[in-house]
Amino acid sequence: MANNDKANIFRGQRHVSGFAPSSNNEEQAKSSRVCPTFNFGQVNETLKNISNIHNNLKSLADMSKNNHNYEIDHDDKPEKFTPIGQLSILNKHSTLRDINHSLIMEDDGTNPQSPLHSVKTFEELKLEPKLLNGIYYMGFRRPSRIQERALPQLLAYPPRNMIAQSQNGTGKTAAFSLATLSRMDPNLNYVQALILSPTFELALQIGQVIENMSKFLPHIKIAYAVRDPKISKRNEYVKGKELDVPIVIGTPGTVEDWCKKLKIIDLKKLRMFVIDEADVMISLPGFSQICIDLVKKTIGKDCQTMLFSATYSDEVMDFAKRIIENPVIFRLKREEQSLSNIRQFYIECNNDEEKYDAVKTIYSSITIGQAMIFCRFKRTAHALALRMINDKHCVELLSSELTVEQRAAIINRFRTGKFRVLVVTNVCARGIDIDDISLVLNFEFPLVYDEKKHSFSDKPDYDTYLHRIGRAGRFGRIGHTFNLITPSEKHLLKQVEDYFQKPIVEFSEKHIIDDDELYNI
Ligand SMILES: Nc1ncnc2c1ncn2[C@@H]1O[C@H](COP(=O)(O)OP(=O)(O)OP(=O)(O)O)[C@@H](O)[C@H]1O
Repeated sequence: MANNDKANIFRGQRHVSGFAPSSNNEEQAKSSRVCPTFNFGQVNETLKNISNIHNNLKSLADMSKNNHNYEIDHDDKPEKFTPIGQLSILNKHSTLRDINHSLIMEDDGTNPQSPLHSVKTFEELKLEPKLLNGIYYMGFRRPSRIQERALPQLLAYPPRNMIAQSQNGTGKTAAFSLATLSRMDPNLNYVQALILSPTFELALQIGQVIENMSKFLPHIKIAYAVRDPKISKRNEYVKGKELDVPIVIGTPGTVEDWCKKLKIIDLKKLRMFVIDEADVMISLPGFSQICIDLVKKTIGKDCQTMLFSATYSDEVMDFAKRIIENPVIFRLKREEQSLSNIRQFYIECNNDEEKYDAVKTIYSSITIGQAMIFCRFKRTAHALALRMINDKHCVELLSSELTVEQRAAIINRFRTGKFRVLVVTNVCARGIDIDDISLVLNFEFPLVYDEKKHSFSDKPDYDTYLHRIGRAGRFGRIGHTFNLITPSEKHLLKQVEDYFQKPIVEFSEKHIIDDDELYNI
């Protein structure tokens, strides 16, 4: 694209209501600019030097090295942003039409091809009335396709094991939560269901869903097996004495400790065993052996095992089929995996400075909704967040070196709308469910990590791409993805397009409208 064209891309001139650079937003930015780990106000000067930032990250990483939670962000040497370039490709006062309307539902499930389409109602799924009330309390009206298909199988007798795949944000968590709750016996005072998740953020989020769903089921209690002293304390366990809560949700390492060392869960008594994000759980070193051991110990006629994810490679699926006894399998074709309610764009940027200009402009354009910006490296995420904060944008950073408690607090503030933009590494690529996320920005494209070479390869990481973009466009809403790519990375886009058979188009003038047109919509 010629430079002049780039300069013309964002051409709306007047502000619409809620436009980001207002004084209101500045105030908001100031009030939430305090990060729990880094006091940006105090150390502002020092942190201008990126290598100092890196040192800071290192010490934080040391502090939290006992945190066994799933993390797939990789770091290497510190790297500076290039000096501010001549070219500012993007004009600040832009109005991105779709983004401003992105809380609108794109897919309401009426199209029979939609993953949200179902021919049944929740009543027809024969759920317990109190559970049905919980679902209506959550605002669900009809099941999605995965719920409609999976629930009758999961609730049947004898119980069937399941390996299920469904697109991001189409109700998998709700499906296995409903199945789990349906099978909990109020007369038993030990752990009946175990749910494994790759990160503690996801574990807490699943717990939230189950708590809401079981609002009218007072016997339902949840214990969280995660490495957070505050959360663990709430569980009040005594070594060797079985926990008397029906549901445990946790990350693999802590769950293993609870079973083997503390002996507070008797795996033989389990009725439900769920592995969420099952593909990473059974393929990632560190997790896989724990998950396989747990499957082997729990599998039997009384324990129903369920594996859920939006992505499964062929190898992982084959392996899953071998370890799960006689499962019902729901699998998507590759071209079905990527959702059409998520619009995918790219903006070509020659360097990080141009990428930063693009980020700023897009940030200024979000009048409704929230955004996640993904980086491959912790150092990039940190430098980007810091720079945006210094430029008075209302942004926070989440990456794996933060403590469990800090990460939970950041997600909580984001969920409650305290700030608009979250800069993250892959640690947040999966599962996080926040309705208002309308935009995902790939500041750095996801690439496959080469474990042997200890560096990223030149191959797109398709699954991570899909999970990242799936943070927007939840349950049929319109979502947007912007890929900021350098000319040498363009081939990656082509590969992703071919793989999922969905276009990724260059962002251009036709995607912008002027304010006058906006008022006429
Ligand atoms: N039947 C339904 N009706 C309305 N909303 C629903 C229904 N089922 C789920 N949802 C909502 O849709 C959103 C996405 O659901 P959920 O988190 O279960 O998706 P998921 O498939 O597990 O996503 P991911 O693959 O990203 O983990 C949630 O906010 C959830 O509350």
